[in-house]
Amino acid sequence: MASTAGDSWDITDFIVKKGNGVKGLTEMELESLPKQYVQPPEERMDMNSVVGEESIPVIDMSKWDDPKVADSICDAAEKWGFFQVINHGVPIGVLENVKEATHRFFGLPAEEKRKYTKECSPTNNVRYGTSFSPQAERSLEWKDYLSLFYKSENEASAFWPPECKDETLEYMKRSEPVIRQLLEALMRRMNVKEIDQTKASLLMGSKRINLNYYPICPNPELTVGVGRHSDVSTLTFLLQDDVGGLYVRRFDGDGWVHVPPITGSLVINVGDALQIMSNGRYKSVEHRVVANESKNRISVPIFVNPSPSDIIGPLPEVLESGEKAVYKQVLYSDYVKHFFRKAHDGKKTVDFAKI
Ligand SMILES: COc1cc(/C=C/C(=O)SCCNC(=O)CCNC(=O)[C@H](O)C(C)(C)COP(=O)(O)OP(=O)(O)OC[C@H]2O[C@@H](n3cnc4c(N)ncnc43)[C@H](O)[C@@H]2OP(=O)(O)O)ccc1O
Ligand SMILES: O=C(O)CCC(=O)C(=O)O
Ligand SMILES: [Fe+2]
Repeated sequence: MASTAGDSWDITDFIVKKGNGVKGLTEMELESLPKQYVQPPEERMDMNSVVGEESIPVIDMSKWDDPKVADSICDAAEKWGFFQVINHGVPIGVLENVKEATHRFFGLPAEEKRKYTKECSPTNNVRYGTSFSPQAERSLEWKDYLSLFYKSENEASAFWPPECKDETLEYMKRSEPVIRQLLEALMRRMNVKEIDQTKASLLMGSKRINLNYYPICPNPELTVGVGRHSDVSTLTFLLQDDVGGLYVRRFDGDGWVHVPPITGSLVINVGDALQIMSNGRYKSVEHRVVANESKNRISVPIFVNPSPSDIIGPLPEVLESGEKAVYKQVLYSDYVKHFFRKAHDGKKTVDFAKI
């Protein structure tokens, strides 16, 4: 049964405005889920829709000179929109430090984390919050987050929280060669021979790193960690811990597959920007996160994006054979604002760019 304890005091004020987050709520030792978190039945994960026998590809990057490796990356991006990479070159120690730093940040007292809420943060590029878009959502998501938009080393040094600044910056730096390798392979199949300055901006002109914290949930079956959505990035590089709970829509649209945690791996997914630039050949696939009854979970996505001021649309190289464009040209920051101003709604964001 969902709790009605929230009727006597303003839970939303406590979680969102006062910056206590879901973590602050769980510290009050709730026995059941506050009604604000109860999702309509159609948005809860139906475990009967999970396809147990299948999973997204796991690709070993250690034999990069073998063209089959790049092929399997492009195949996975076309079919699943999701894959895991192992032996990618980012040292395990760097990944472990980011996970530790994430726990350190969320372990801070609420008054310290509150300094980074939308209302208090000294910059728009550092944002601590809860759920995805609490003003727009009918039911809240069981998740707190810290979102860091990378401008420069200096800006990050001045404004990013000291509890996680060095670790997240190092992770971003060490992941750059992998980002480039994957984008070069994906572009070759799209007839793009070289990533020049214009293409570099379109494909990886801005980066955002989120630290996600999903506290233990008293009734995970009634709520969501993250609701069904696709990312608005070019590519997302996700580091998850060993708890599990990320589910991806199966390639034929029928059912969901779990993304099993693999120590040292990174989960890569195509975002809407790459789906649009590839004119729909690479798939930005719906995914969601299920809350957990017995363990706190963390995940750390790096969103690799176009620059906010870029106009994105199908790449000329993709259309040169006469293929008809299915997406129009849109200003990337308009696309992102459209995404942030509504609740998660599956694959609907991409309609914004459809012809
Ligand atoms: C948080 O939980 C998430 C996040 C995600 C994210 C998936 C991605 O793919 S993120 C990659 C997004 N791309 C970029 O950030 C690069 C481009 N950035 C921009 O164009 C701009 O920085 C901007 C994001 C559009 C912000 O522009 P600005 O002019 O500064 O406008 P604002 O008024 O500040 O913001 C507009 C609107 O968005 C809300 N918002 C801004 N940043 C965040 C954030 N980090 N998290 C949540 N919401 C944010 C902001 O509140 C404004 O809404 P209002 O209603 O308040 O007007 C996937 C899944 C998740 O669960
Ligand atoms: O926590 C996860 O596994 C995925 C989170 C996610 O999809 C996102 O932040 O966009
Ligand atoms: Fe996502």
